[in-house]
Order: sequence, then structure tokens, then C-alpha cells
Amino acid sequence: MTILTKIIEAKKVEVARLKQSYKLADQLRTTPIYSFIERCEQNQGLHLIAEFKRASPSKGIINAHLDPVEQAQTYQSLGASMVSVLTDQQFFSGSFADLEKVRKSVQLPVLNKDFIIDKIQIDRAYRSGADVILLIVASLDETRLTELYHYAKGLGLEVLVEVHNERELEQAQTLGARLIGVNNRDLKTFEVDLAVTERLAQLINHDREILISESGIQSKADIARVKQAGARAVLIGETLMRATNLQETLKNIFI
Ligand SMILES: O=C(O)c1ccccc1NCC(=O)[C@H](O)[C@H](O)COP(=O)(O)O
Repeated sequence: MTILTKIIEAKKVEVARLKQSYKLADQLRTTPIYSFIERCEQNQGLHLIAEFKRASPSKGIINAHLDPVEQAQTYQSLGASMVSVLTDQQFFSGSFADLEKVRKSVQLPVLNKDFIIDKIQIDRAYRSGADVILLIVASLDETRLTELYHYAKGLGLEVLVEVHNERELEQAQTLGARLIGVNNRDLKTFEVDLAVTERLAQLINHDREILISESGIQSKADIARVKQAGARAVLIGETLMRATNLQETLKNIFI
């Protein structure tokens, strides 16, 4: 069983529990939706999506001690255009409490990084203050992907559709997705290869689609490479979570 399959199996259990316990009326959204797409349209430069991620299946514990609010505020002060928050507990040591705290502490779009397979998770993301949700093409059949995509859009959320190969990219494009995340990490083998961004970038309609290069970005050379390929944003987690001096790290790698 691949790690993605394991995560999705665990999500099915989580969703079943959520359906028993989560009442929509419990928590209404009061914050406005911050648009990441508008930011990209207003500023043609390369955007940073900075991630809060304590742990991951490929790396184990990355940094268990950081405070999500301090980290997110530092990301904001250093010029990030969006903060990504992992909310999966079992595999990434994240939580919706992290997301809610981050939402309250920054004036930036917040991406809910999770493995969404059901509308109820979108309701929870929306009510927790997320502005953008992630849909991973590899983890959904076409009908469910389409249903979840339109459901989220109907709530006013933006949707980052994540792909790793040509077939998945075609599905994202058929949906009409504007935010397309190319994951450089193969979620079956954990192998990271920036050539995935370079390859798929050639198939992107750069006039309408916003290409986000995700995972494995560690250096100025990596950023230059994906930018050269046509990426409009980079999503960086581990490199920022391990940095002892975030300002220095970003100065050194971000162009
Ligand atoms: O990071 C993992 O090990 C992982 C494993 C299985 C599914 C998803 C996984 N990561 C989620 C992500 O998309 C990354 O956190 C994100 O792209 C940032 O990557 P990085 O900069 O390499 O931390």
C-alpha cells in the first residue's frame, strides 16, 4: 500500500467521525476570503507560498517546536503571498487549531493543506478560515474531483489542484482550474525531481493558469530553475521549517 493510499484510508475514517460530530451551525465564518489569484494577477513576480509543517511521512519530525502564529507572522513580514497550513494530525502533526490561529494572525490568503475526499472537509476548511483548499488529482476519481471542485468554488473558495503527471494535468485543465500545483514529489516513492515542473510547465496555458511548483525547493538555483520553467509561485515547507534564521534563508534562496 502506498503512503497516499494509507493517508486516504485514514481520511475515510476521519470523515466518518466528522460526519457524526461536526455540526455546520457550530461554527460560522466571519472572516472575508483573501484571494491568492488576485495577488498573482496584481503582481507578476514570483510568489512565495510558505508552509507550516511540523512533520511529514517522507521526513518524519521536521520541527515540532515552532509556534504557528509566530512562524506565519514571520512569513508575512518576509513577503510571503500565502501561508499553507498542514491540518492532518496523523501523518503531519498538524491541526485545525493551527489553521484557525494562523488565520487570525495574518492578513494573507491561507491554504488548507489536507487530503480532501468529502464535502464536509471543505465545510470545515471554509469555517476554519481557509481561503484556498487543495485537491490532489491522484487521490480522487474524476467524478468526485469535479464535485468537490465545484462545491468549494460555490462557497467562494479558491482551489489549488495538484498534479504530478500529464494525465493528471489534463484533468485539472478540463476542470478549468486556475491554480495548478505541480508536485515535484512522487507521493508513491517520495522521489523529488524539479524536472516534473519543467516538463508539465510546457503544457500549461500561462495566460490563464497559475503554475505553482511544490516540494523539494531548497536553494536559489532550484527557484531560478522553476521560475525559468514558468512557475508563478513556489510552495516551500521543509526548508523554511528547518531554517534557524528565516530572514537569512529567504534572502539566500528567494529571488
Ligand atoms: O511531504 C511529504 O512527505 C508528503 C508525503 C505524502 C503526501 C504529501 C506530502 N507532502 C505535502 C506537500 O505537498 C508538501 O508539504 C509541500 O509541497 C512542501 O514540500 P517541501 O517544501 O518539500 O516540504
